[in-house]
Amino acid sequence: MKGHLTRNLFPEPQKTKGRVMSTIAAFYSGKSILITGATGFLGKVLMEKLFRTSPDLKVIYILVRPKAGQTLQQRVFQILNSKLFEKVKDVCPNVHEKIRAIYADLNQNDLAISKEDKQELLSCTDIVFHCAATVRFDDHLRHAVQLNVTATQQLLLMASQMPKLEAFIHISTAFSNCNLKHIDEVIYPCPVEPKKIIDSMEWLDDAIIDEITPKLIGDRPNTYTYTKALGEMVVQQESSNLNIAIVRPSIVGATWQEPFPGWVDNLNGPSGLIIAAGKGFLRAIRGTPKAVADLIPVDTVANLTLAVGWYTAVNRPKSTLIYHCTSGNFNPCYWGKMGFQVLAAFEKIPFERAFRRPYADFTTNTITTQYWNAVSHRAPAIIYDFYLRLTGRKPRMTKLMNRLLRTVSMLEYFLNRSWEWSTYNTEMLMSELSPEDQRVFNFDVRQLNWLEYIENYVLGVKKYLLKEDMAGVPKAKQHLKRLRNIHYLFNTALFLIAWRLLIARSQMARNVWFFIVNFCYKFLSYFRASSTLKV
Ligand SMILES: CCCCCCCCCCCCCCCCCCCCCCCCCCCC(=O)SCCNC(=O)CCNC(=O)[C@H](O)C(C)(C)COP(=O)(O)OP(=O)(O)OC[C@H]1O[C@@H](n2cnc3c(N)ncnc32)[C@H](O)[C@@H]1OP(=O)(O)O
Ligand SMILES: NC(=O)C1=CN([C@@H]2O[C@H](COP(=O)(O)OP(=O)(O)OC[C@H]3O[C@@H](n4cnc5c(N)ncnc54)[C@H](OP(=O)(O)O)[C@@H]3O)[C@@H](O)[C@H]2O)C=CC1
Repeated sequence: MKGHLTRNLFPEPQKTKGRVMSTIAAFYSGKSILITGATGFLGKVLMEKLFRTSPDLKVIYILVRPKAGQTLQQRVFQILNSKLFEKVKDVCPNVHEKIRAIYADLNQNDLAISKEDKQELLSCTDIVFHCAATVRFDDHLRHAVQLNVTATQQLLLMASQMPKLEAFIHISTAFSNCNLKHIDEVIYPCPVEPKKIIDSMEWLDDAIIDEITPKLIGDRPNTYTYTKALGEMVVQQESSNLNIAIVRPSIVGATWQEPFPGWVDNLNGPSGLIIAAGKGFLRAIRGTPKAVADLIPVDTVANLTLAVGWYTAVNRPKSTLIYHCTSGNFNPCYWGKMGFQVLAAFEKIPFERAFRRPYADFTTNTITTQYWNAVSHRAPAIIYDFYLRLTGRKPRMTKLMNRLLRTVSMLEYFLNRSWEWSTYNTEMLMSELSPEDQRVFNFDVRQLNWLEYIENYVLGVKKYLLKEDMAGVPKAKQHLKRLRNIHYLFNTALFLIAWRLLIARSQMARNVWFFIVNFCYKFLSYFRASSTLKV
């Protein structure tokens, strides 16, 4: 397929209301697009943008599995009727007709796609966006390999049988090579060939896989980053007669601009921690304030991905190009500053029914982290559970806290290191876009104002994840004031008790106490005498 043009891939730019229409939007018009992972965080934003900017596209096929008691149709209905898709309905009223959900399970070797569906996909698909993956850090290696490696291989096999296919865009992660400090736009080999890993997963039992997992992942922190790296190798090996590009986003966060700021719908990455800090559960976290917080808004990733799809199809580069979708190179923000901005946002946008007042800090070594975990996390949870027991309720805080600390320990790796990603391809692509495309498919994060972004992020977490209304803010502020008073009262009582015990046991403490009382008395007497003299 590489190297030969079969159709008109350069549609003439059209004029809409005096403005030249975006070339990228025009490119997707009339196209049949296959998206995997369309029910996920990135997939939904990608699909929304496609429908909004290219309402004339022919069809979007999405590979979906039934989940949580919902059929495919119910899942699609829920997505199309969500707040995220509100604008789409104005621009593309027949969006329901343009989306075709295809039953698939990427956990199964043949992806479980029916013969008829497969035939339709093979003969009609013009572009593939492969977003589906397991993003859990602690997934069992067998499952992570199945989804992030084998399913990618299966999909590439299908792609190689698609006569109309113009481009296959694979979504990886900027952290697939997080064992390196500087990461170029190349595919780095892993010591063991993906094919060997895939084969071995078929006959090794779970216990043996558990045993060899640390050896296989080597200096990577988890099975996720390791299997994403293997997935890239598979892409490279199968890319000979396909027109492929890889997009590597860093830590994907809430929307920056589109369709509206602050939209987020899962707890991955920073979102879960923002909730934990805002509700007062998370008080300290091991992090390096000066390390780069390489967050990238999800709409930026979607824009870059669509631009890559267009560029790859139109220009058919000779080799597989890799695009780093990161912010650190263009507009760096640091964890210290970001943490500070998150805490400042809680002042304006407090969460309801907080456990404690939001206050968190970074710890820098294991000992202080363990100390603060004991004092600021576990002790309050135990006290609260004791109170729940006393009042006849079921204790739950210790369990919740243990889960949070486990999550935090998995994210810490990313909070204590900085990476440099080269971005020549991303910059090249930016320069290839017309001014209108740069506006419509903006992925230039130099324009991003972090303070504003973080405030919208916190607001989005409150509205779309916690489903809290802004009308409840005054009550939430009152609740925080009450918590502050309880905090002061508790500390004062604790101090008095400790002091009383100390005085009872130590002559030295008694001497200090008498000295202080004596000093205060003399000071007050002097103050009173001097003010009487003045009168
Ligand atoms: C000088 C200044 C001073 C001020 C300093 C102030 C500093 C304080 C900071 C304040 C806080 C501010 C926050 C700032 C932002 C920090 C963000 C740091 C994030 C760094 C993340 C980097 C990751 C990037 C890596 C690569 C990117 C990718 O490519 S992958 C995509 C990312 N993937 C993930 O994030 C997946 C992570 N999740 C998992 O792997 C699993 O869920 C888990 C292992 C964490 C948990 O698994 P488990 O089976 O135990 O549980 P599960 O069933 O999944 O869920 C249990 C409950 O926990 C909730 N949950 C799940 N995930 C999270 C999460 N990430 N955070 C919080 N909670 C989570 C889940 O909903 C469940 O809840 P219940 O349903 O209630 O039981
Ligand atoms: N979020 C982030 O911070 C980052 C993400 N990425 C990459 O971006 C891509 C998208 O991630 P994101 O949207 O955040 O992830 P999500 O977890 O939100 O979405 C994952 C998608 O994959 C689908 N999927 C998982 N398992 C199966 C299966 N067995 N069969 C069919 N579909 C399945 C999910 O479907 P279902 O709804 O049925 O579960 C969902 O649509 C991934 O490739 C990820 O590696 C890269 C960097 C950072």
